[in-house]
Amino acid sequence: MTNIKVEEKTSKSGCISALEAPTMSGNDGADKAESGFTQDLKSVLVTSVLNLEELDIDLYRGRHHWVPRTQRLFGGQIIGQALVAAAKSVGENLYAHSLHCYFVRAGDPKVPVLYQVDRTRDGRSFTVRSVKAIQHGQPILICQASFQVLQPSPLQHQFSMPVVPQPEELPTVEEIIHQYLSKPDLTESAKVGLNKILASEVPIEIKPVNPALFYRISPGEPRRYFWGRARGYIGEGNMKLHCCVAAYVSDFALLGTALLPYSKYKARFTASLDHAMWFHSTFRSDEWMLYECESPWAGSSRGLVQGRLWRRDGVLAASCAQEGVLRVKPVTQTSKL
Ligand SMILES: CCC(=O)SCCNC(=O)CCNC(=O)[C@H](O)C(C)(C)COP(=O)(O)OP(=O)(O)OC[C@H]1O[C@@H](n2cnc3c(N)ncnc32)[C@H](O)[C@@H]1OP(=O)(O)O
Repeated sequence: MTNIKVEEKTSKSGCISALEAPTMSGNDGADKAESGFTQDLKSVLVTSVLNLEELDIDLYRGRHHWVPRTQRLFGGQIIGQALVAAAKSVGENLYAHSLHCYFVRAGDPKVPVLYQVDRTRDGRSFTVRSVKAIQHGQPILICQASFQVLQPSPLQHQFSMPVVPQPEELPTVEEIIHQYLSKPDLTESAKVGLNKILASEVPIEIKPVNPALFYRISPGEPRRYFWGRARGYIGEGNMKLHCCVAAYVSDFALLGTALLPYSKYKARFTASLDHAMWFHSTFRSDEWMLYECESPWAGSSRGLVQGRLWRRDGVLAASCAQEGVLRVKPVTQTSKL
């Protein structure tokens, strides 16, 4: 148990739980203000993507913001919106602790997504909701989310956060791309690809810990890290919303981790098949969090990936697991990036 931290101090109630903590992170609340964000620059994730339109009881409509180059809807958007829909039907005192989803069809960016909530069970401690995301009359995602009343626990341990450079020491993806674009031997197609990434409106700020691994320029162990946070201001207070934003972020750059050992292949078709997530602690999704991604297995044209989302003060905020289809083809040319 070399990497496990067991918390020994107790709270007033004699037990401890990160869920009891009154503040979201207690670390860098001033961070966004320092970097020029004000409440006027609210995150588009809050004002638009996760701001579902209520059509009827337990029926919502979600719109798209950023659509990946694959022209299928971003899985994180569908999971985040499904969790918003589920959370709307539970009491104020209930907090998401886990969700389990299957992506059963590709999402169509040309039409909105409907979210139909089934109130599966309301218990004394745990409450379960099933959500169907629907387009063209057919499910594209099925999701079960479970919520819990905050409860103290004498048991509390977590792994230790990996030691990596702090976000202030690292360039943003935009800065990294500008560096690549200034390289004289860059191919035209690479230039076009990089400019497309720059032009896309991803509502998350990203600082990769190792850009060469993040962009799969060099092969490596199937493990990588990046700092991420919602672009714009969300603010302290609404933990349900922070979980929905984290659900959005959690599908970003996760599956690609399984491709890291394979420099002789490039992706022909990749898509997440399922996604599970567990929320452990309070956090602010508009503050830097470290996403630790690793892939313990690949085979049968599939890859398993696991993610851990860390608060920068070392508290484990959430964990994820995902399986995806990985169809690849041999690389014919060396990349000039
Ligand atoms: C960041 C990661 C993300 O956000 S990904 C976005 C979220 N996830 C998704 O959108 C996945 C949604 N789910 C799906 O689209 C389906 O369940 C998928 C994953 C495609 C699996 O379904 P499958 O049974 O293969 O679908 P299908 O028969 O409709 O075929 C889809 C395309 O794949 C091809 N395919 C199928 N089997 C093979 C095979 N063995 N070898 C090679 N290709 C295969 C099909 O021909 C079809 O291709 P095409 O679309 O007609 O070009």
